[in-house]
Amino acid sequence: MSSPSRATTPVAAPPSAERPAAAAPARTSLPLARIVTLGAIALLAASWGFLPDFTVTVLNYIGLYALVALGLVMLTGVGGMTSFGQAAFVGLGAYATAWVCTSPAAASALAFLPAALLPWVGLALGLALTFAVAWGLGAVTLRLSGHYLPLATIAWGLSLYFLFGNLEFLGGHTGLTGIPALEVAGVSLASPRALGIAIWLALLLALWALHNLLDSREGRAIRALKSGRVMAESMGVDTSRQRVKVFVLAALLAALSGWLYAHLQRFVNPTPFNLNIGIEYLFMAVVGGAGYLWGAVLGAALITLLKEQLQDWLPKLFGMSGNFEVIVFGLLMMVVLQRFADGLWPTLAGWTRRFAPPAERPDAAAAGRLVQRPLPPRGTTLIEARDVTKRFGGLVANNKVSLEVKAGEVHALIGPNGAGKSTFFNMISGVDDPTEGEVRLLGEPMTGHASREFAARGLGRTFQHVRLLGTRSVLDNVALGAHLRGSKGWIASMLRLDRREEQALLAESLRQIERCGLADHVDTPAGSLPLGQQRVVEIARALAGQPAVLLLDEPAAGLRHLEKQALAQLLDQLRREGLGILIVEHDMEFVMNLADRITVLDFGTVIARGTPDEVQRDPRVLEAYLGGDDLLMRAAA
Ligand SMILES: Nc1ncnc2c1ncn2[C@@H]1O[C@H](COP(=O)(O)OP(=O)(O)OP(=O)(O)O)[C@@H](O)[C@H]1O
Repeated sequence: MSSPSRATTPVAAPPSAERPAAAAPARTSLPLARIVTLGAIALLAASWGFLPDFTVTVLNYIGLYALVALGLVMLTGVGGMTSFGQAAFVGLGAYATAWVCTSPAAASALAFLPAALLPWVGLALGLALTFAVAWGLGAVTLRLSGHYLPLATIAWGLSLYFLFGNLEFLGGHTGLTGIPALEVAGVSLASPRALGIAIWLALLLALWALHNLLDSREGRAIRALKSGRVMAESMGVDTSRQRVKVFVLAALLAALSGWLYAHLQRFVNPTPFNLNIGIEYLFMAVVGGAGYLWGAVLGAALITLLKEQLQDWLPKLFGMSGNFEVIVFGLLMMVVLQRFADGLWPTLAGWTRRFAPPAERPDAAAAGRLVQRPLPPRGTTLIEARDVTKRFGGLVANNKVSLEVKAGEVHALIGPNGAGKSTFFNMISGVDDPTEGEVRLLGEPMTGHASREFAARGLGRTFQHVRLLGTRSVLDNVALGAHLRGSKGWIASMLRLDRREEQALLAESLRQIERCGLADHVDTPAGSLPLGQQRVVEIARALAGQPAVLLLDEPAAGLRHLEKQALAQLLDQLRREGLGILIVEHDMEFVMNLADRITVLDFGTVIARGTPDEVQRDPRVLEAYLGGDDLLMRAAA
């Protein structure tokens, strides 16, 4: 059988580190969206002193609500976790400062401080309390999946609300009064107009920091949470930690809003922190656009104004008083959610995209250097599975499977449907633990380790069922694969101190995209590519992590003939560079032309191993394939 992949000139580019990134097109103008945003902020700032008092009050509440909804956008829209309990965190922030500023016990303990500093102590206490409570709650409840998590958020929302109402030192259901005004550098923020400046500054600062966070390696990791743990962990993301961090972030934004609210109202009671309000916050995020930071502002504005108008007009319309606005509001929400599943922001912002300049390419000149992992010498054993057994109840999916993958070889794992190939992939990549047996990666025992630890030791993988962030660009998806090659964390990302590293990550991702033949699709949303190309994006994503060993689960499925040839050439080039590749594939012609060694599974047991020629002549293999699938026979013919 001829071997086109070895005979032809590789189409793949030279090793990534040697190639510069594509030239960056010159940035010609500010995107229209940014001009509109800056214009709106400038208009708000210029008119703030002249707006009627009522408008200022409404804008203040919009700002306060938007801060909470912003946390929900991060939590729900971006991170994929639903919370109905945010109002309780607003209450924590509000009650903490109210207690510090009004309780005699706090006054005597803090007597050494000037009174003007008490609200700031209240802020510190509120944030610290919220941090501790949210971390504790998050660590317990974020393990829950499906509808359990929203139910748990309802439970804690209710319990914190009743706690506020039942603690005597917090004034019970009457609450606490006499909260002083904020003072900044001797300037009193007693008037709503003055405090409104602080509210909107806090909101704009939060928008800026979160925008930066989402535009970074940590942002990609947060977005990956939504597509499930398996993919994100395989890219090296610690999903449990990341989920708790997003949850704490959302809670801190809510507490900040509560602190500002307490000093705006000057009194607090439990009512604004009940479950109904928690649901309203979620509405704001969802109606505005839960996946978009500005959606939080839009949602908060729409719902505040709508409720305001409905409260005014409906009693006049019906000629009697009553809470009609709640009924109409509910109906309107149903219509909006039905018509605009992603919220209103994408529709509103859509028209600015038409005028957007071409996306910027990573600037290789401004990029820092990424950690380079030297490949192990050719012939080194990379993966070693010894007598790996996996049982699902009474079913033995893998039965004492042993297999080695060496540096510089392509090893294929084949077998009829249901033979146990994907189960074995999961065992050797940390997705699942073997019932018995041992897995070693580069000599290190890995049984019981998480997927991200496999990734950290040099294992890259693709999935049988493609797992990409469909609405994100190919570049964004591939850059997720380079997650472990960067180190900048949340704070650095929020403050934009990660730019050199980010440019390097993107430049590296771009090189892998070009090398995999996807240069024309860098900015294309990954989900809009044909399935075969999506599989190639997964390969580019795995390569961006600079792996020593690649696990490819049916990479040729869905590819056309020429695309398969290009893929074979790429894998051949990777083999010659010294990577070890383990491939599961049903296309026997592809496998027989490419693989150095083949292991055949049937009913979870290894029935043959050897070179393609040896395997094709093995009577047990022929029998296994004749039982259901005659691809091998056709390939052998
Ligand atoms: N989580 C699970 N729980 C119970 N049984 C499972 C589970 N995962 C796999 N199995 C069973 O284990 C056996 C092996 O499945 P596996 O998906 O590993 O086969 P495969 O060789 O990858 O098949 P295919 O080529 O169709 O993808 C099948 O009988 C399958 O139903």
